[in-house]
Amino acid sequence: MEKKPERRGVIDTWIDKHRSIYTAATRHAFVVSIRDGSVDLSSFRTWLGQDYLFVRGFVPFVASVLIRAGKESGESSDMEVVLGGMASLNDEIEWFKREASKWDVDFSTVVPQKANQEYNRFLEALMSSEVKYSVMMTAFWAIEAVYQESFAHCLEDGNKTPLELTGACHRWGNDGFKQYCSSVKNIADRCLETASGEALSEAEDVLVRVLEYEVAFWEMSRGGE
Ligand SMILES: Cc1ncc(CN)c(N)n1
Repeated sequence: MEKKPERRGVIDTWIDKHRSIYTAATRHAFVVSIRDGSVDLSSFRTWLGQDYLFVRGFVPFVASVLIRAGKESGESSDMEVVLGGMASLNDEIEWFKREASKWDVDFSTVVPQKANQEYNRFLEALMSSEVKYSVMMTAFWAIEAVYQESFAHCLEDGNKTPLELTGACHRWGNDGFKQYCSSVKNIADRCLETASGEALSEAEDVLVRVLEYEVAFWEMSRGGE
């Protein structure tokens, strides 16, 4: 059966409008270096430690999205989608711990770098009850989508991704995660369809800021502060 083409929503128009920062976040030199096999393993270890800390801060954010989904999504199944994301974060944390012993990274000694701290502060601000549900959902989608697009790229045809890094790439680059990101995007687009002008402009701003934070996060892996 022929697949129905996905309808273009507000998010797609924003991706087009902010294409250069979107590409910077999803095709960063660190990710490209994984894909072409030239990755510096000390960068990978830095990313691993910093991302573990990031994920520990991301869990409360997703929990707050879950609470808002329960209150604000009406008949729709937003809660189930976000709950699925929570479950995959649980696996993610266990995966990070296994990788830490594989790569000899001691998480108890990892100190969050500036880019990580700033990203975490941004997430904390988004947890406020003042932040509109559509704005939170847009941020949530962007955060997950950057990892999905980046790591899927490392698995596309022609990749030279080192075997020992394919686990990380499959974690976010697999089809199930892609499907989950598409469900989050549909939720965000649905909320944005009926959002006020003010909410739309806040959501667009938050989307761009997430992309900027993601770029800074990759930069940190390469030794930037
Ligand atoms: C920085 C960052 N952004 C997104 C993800 C995907 N949950 C992550 N693990 N780390």
